[in-house]
Amino acid sequence: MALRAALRKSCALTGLFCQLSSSRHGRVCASPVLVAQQRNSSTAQNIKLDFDQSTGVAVMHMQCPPVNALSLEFLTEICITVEKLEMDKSCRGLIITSSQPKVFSAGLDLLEMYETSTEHRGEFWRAVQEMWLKLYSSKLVTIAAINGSSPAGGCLMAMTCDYRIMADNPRYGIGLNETQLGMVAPFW
Ligand SMILES: CCCCC/C=C\C/C=C\CCC/C=C/C(=O)SCCNC(=O)CCNC(=O)[C@H](O)C(C)(C)COP(=O)(O)OP(=O)(O)OC[C@H]1O[C@@H](n2cnc3c(N)ncnc32)[C@H](O)[C@@H]1OP(=O)(O)O
Repeated sequence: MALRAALRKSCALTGLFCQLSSSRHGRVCASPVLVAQQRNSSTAQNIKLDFDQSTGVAVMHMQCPPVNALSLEFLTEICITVEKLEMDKSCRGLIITSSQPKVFSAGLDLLEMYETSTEHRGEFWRAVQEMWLKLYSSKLVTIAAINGSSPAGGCLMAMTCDYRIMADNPRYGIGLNETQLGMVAPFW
């Protein structure tokens, strides 16, 4: 409840809620650094992180153009970001959203599975598993602010958060489409 109250006070979240409710109708990984300030912002390769120490709420903006496809590198970056936030005792909540227009995440990067080696695909799928397990088991309160389409792995990501809020726009789709793609998530 305290966190909810803090969340409500957070300008970042207020802005996000406004954005959501008013919208009706690719690399080497660099990780964000959290420094002890009242409010700080850091940018890694594919993630912009805003952290408000007064509320303990961090907002992770996915900015991996064009559609936040979850590549091995991007998945690794997400995991490192969550780990760093978890190590910061002043961080209690994490909001995940997208900086890309119309898309939260297009799911797994299909290019990681096309004409790549068995070893690479193994590493890739382990990173997928690590991402969702990290979010699902995180001690942070996690919220997916789904401000665009979120198929497949994007949906998985959202599902592993504690809460999901999705922009009310009929053009935005969410769900698992692996059957349509003829894809079976492998044994990990
Ligand atoms: C809580 C319990 C959890 C338990 C977990 C247990 C098991 C695990 C369960 C599930 C496993 C999940 C398995 C997931 C698999 C996947 O994610 S496979 C990927 C599936 N994704 C898709 O099919 C999405 C395809 N893309 C689209 O539908 C659209 O692109 C869009 C996202 C709706 C955006 O549309 P639009 O804005 O019109 O953009 P474009 O279509 O023009 O695309 C722009 C460029 O982006 C490229 N692109 C799109 N998607 C991907 C992708 N997934 N990977 C790589 N690249 C992608 C697209 O080709 C365009 O590129 P160019 O501009 O043509 O170069």
